[in-house]
Amino acid sequence: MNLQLALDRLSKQECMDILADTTDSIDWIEIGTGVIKEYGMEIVREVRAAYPSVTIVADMKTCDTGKHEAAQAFESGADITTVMAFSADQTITDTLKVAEDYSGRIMIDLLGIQDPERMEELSDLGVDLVSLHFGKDMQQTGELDDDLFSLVKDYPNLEVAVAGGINLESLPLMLKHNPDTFIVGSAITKQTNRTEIAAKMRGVLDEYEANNSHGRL
Ligand SMILES: O=C(CO)[C@H](O)[C@H](O)COP(=O)(O)O
Repeated sequence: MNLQLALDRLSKQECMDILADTTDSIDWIEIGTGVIKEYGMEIVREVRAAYPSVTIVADMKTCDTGKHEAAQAFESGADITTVMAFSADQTITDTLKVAEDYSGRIMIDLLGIQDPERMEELSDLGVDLVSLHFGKDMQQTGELDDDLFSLVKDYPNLEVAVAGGINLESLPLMLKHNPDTFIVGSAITKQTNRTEIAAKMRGVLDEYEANNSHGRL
């Protein structure tokens, strides 16, 4: 199980400081959409230079001009770039092709998707990595519910990440669905004891993995 640290609503210096404090516990670094909007692709290049062998996810949240934006992300050093599930099929197929050319991956962000038919279409398009996502603004009036996993239940071969206000308390509920990747932002990045929290989360994931070998529920 991967722990993906989402760097959102932070300055460049804060991103670098947080990474220095937490990289021992995390697997994937996500450079958040807002951070990319603030600093451009340069921040992806800088994180890549500082962490040459860690998997970097550029949270581009691409929804159009897929070829161009996917190439931007991979050229800058990202291993994975995100594309919104509601995008045109052409956008999805274009980004998948670019990912193949760069030996990268596309993570399809399922934010707002409820229709099982869209899941079928995405699967037919060749999507192999998705994120179940309860958005930051949605978190103001609700919380991540593990019902979200019903979207992916018929796709055992899909690699699944889950995001949306996950913290040490909500981790156990999500764990039983055995996702491949937990995306965690604020519960680590906005805490003064972030090193300790990241290490605790890592410990919870490692312990779960050691004691459970079943696939996704
Ligand atoms: O993509 C995002 C927001 O759109 C965040 O990266 C994701 O929601 C994780 O952050 P948090 O744990 O703070 O919700």
